[in-house]
Amino acid sequence: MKVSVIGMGAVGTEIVGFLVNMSEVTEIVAVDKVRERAEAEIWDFSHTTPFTYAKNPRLVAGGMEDTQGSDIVVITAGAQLQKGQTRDDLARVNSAILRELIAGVERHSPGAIVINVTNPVDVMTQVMLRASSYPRERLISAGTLIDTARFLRILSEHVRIDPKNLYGYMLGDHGATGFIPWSLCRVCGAEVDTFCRQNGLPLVDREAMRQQTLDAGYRIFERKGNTNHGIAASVFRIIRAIEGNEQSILPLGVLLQGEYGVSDLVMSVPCVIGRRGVERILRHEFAPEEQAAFHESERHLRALRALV
Ligand SMILES: NC(=O)c1ccc[n+]([C@@H]2O[C@H](COP(=O)([O-])OP(=O)(O)OC[C@H]3O[C@@H](n4cnc5c(N)ncnc54)[C@H](O)[C@@H]3O)[C@@H](O)[C@H]2O)c1
Repeated sequence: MKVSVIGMGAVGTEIVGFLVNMSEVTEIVAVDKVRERAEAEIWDFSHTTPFTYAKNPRLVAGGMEDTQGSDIVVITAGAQLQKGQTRDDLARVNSAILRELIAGVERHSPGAIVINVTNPVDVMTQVMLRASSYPRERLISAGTLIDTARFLRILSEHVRIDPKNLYGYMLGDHGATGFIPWSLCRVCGAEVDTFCRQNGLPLVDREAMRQQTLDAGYRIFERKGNTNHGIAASVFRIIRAIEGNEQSILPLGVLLQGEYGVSDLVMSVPCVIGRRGVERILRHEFAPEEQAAFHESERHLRALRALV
């Protein structure tokens, strides 16, 4: 399998690190506007291969032409927020970058599955869907998978259980209106409140935990100027699900066409992921307050989309 990563900044580099160290891919291509950066990262990574147990993939730093025939393309390219700029300004700048970029990606890899990471992630994915012929199942956003990872970690600390034994998601928007459908959340098979009661733990303050989850990314960003480990692990998780045709359920941004009562908008919902990308969109029955939260995310994303 050939995977190309466009954008060799903090996030793209970390994704390549996961691929070099832990994946089965046979070729990794790194592309950046600053070519020397991609070359240096790939050169540096190549020196890890004598000591790691990866599959000794072919490592390439180059231009868009080198991505030819990729099975998966990950997009992390974009501008960073500058002083005096708003997130809305950033959306406009990144949409211009990505419109041009997706044309090159499609020219070289029309059969690829494209995973977008560049923010605002769902709106940028929609911009690229409009500017290309990729079907919705093969041009997706990393969505709320990272928010879900943060939520599961925070909940795991409350219930004192390994997060891999918890089930739950954050859905809707990778941003301020992301919400947790608690009716679907389980700790070792039990509802969260039931588990807490049975184990002598305080009940979860649901709104506080949602807010703590949403704040996690900002708190990291404030301290180190980016977030990269969690998002890279999330993207690697998506790549593994595709590579292994896992049919795993991951909350990713996909263009909704009537699902959950929403049309023509990329939002994060639970998707079944396999070799063809989004194989199916799961349809959960939300509790009324969850459905209302979903529509709040919808309103927010439609307003953001109107800007680009
Ligand atoms: N979706 C998420 O959960 C999530 C999490 C973290 C970061 N992000 C987003 O991912 C993006 C990357 O973050 P980062 O911290 O790696 O930023 P960064 O500034 O470290 O890296 C961005 C890279 O993109 C490159 N680039 C810019 N325009 C390009 C182009 N046209 N072609 C090729 N390369 C180009 C830059 O040279 C730079 O190396 C940002 O939009 C960020 O907001 C999303």
